[in-house]
Amino acid sequence: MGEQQAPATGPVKRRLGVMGGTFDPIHHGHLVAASEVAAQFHLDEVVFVPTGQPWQKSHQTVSPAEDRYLMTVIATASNPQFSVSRIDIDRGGRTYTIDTLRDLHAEHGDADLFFITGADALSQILGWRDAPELFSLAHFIGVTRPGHVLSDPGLPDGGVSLVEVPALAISSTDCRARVAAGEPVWYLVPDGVVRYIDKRGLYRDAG
Ligand SMILES: Nc1ncnc2c1ncn2[C@@H]1O[C@H](COP(=O)(O)OP(=O)(O)OP(=O)(O)O)[C@@H](O)[C@H]1O
Ligand SMILES: O=C(O)c1ccc[n+]([C@@H]2O[C@H](COP(=O)([O-])O)[C@@H](O)[C@H]2O)c1
Repeated sequence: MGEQQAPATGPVKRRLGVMGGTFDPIHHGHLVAASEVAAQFHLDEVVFVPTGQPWQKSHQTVSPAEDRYLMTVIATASNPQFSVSRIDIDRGGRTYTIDTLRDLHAEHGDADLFFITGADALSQILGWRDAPELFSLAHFIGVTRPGHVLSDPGLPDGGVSLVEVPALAISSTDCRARVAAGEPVWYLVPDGVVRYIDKRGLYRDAG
């Protein structure tokens, strides 16, 4: 009997999750969503990418990018699978996901990208800059979010997956309002983020 040839296989591609957000502040809803998607999609790493200038939030005051970046670093530091990228902050100008994905492709070679976003954001995605090209650069994963249902049926077949994450009815808006009202945010955000918010006096005047 002749020797069997092993089937030809290419190099295994890295699977990189990308979790974009304003993270003002980052909270346990974000972290649970990233962790759940990493497990279900066998991701090697999840890169959290704090927005530079979130153009769709121009009607509201957003904390300085460096504060949002540092809170994201503090929140993710203990998980070896999580990292934080400054690309959207350092690029300057308004943040568009098309630029985020192009830059990450350039930085990470031929890794497969999985953009993780909430059901609320996913239902708006056809209005994002260069929307048709977005789906050629990454697979989009919409995570369930309490109070939000996916309403837009026009998303391309095969380009989007939906993942049910353990429901945490936490939002950054609510965290900011709690701090402004003198209420605790312990256990809604990581302990180090509670301390950072206090140290920097963030959200005390938030409406
Ligand atoms: N509790 C949650 N469960 C699942 N996904 C979430 C949750 N909170 C936020 N997300 C998703 O994380 C991404 C980044 O969110 P973002 O930084 O804007 O936080 P946010 O809580 O939605 O903030 P804000 O209340 O200021 O709008 C978005 O796609 C959002 O839908
Ligand atoms: O590219 C766009 O036009 C666009 C419009 C709205 C939101 N996004 C991205 O969606 C992610 C979640 O945004 P947000 O504001 O809900 O934190 C974040 O990475 C944003 O840059 C991107």
